[in-house]
Amino acid sequence: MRFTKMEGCGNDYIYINCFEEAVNQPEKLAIAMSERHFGIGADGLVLIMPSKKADFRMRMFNLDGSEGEMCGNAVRCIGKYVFERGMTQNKEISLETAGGIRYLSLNVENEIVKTVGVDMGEPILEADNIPVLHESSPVIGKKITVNEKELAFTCVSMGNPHAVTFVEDAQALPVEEYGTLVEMNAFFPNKTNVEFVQVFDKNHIKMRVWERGSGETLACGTGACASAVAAILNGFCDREIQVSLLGGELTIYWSEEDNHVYMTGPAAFSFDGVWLRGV
Ligand SMILES: N[C@@H](CCC[C@H](N)C(=O)O)C(=O)O
Repeated sequence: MRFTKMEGCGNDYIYINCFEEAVNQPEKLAIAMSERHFGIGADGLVLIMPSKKADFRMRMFNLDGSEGEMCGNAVRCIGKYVFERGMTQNKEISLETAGGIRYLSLNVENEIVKTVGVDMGEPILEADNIPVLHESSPVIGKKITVNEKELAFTCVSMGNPHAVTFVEDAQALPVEEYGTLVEMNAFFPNKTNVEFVQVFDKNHIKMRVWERGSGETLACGTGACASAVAAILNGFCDREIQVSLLGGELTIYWSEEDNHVYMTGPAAFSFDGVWLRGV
């Protein structure tokens, strides 16, 4: 089975072109391929598929085989993939995901996709729809105790669930220890992605992320959008925010006009290969 390794700000996935390849057990394949010693090594698996509702369809699977509804970094990588591999000549592309249809705008120079802008849709702030067990919405300052430390979370769904907490020093934080406890907390019926955010100024934050189903990754596109929305809701930031991640930079803009969140950032090919093992 042919595959392509790509990354967006260091959030690395294995991409399979399902116009050419058949994938029967994606959950098992995600676990086998993502494993860094016996597999290829990645944060998960992404399938590029035909769609009846949009130009293309994406399915994404985390390292542990669980399916995520949305993946911001993978959406940008798919834009680059389908354009540069000749699957479309369009620079405006629609993509069906389990979290809804997303709209991509490719910034192309000399037939190379330099950056991809994505209309990530409206953030979901109703507790029941995130989902998070909480009596009122929006969920701002929800207290969760992890290892005897009380953290306050703002909860946002970008098609997938996120819990964002603001910290003094993101670099010094035990992300693995706190992240796994919050991901599994009973407040989150579908588990959650967890973001630890340090505010530098009104237009610049740093984010580290513990991803549901994958652990700490170098970046998370939906997490960057959720963190920007949370920073704005808490009055820390203006509407346009640069998000510094361990693996790169994203620009997030939450529009007052249409309430949509717009993400812009890079996408890159790493290598092509052939998978010789089963699942
Ligand atoms: N890395 C992603 C999000 C991937 C899915 C997530 N772990 C989930 O289970 O919701 C991104 O760039 O958005």
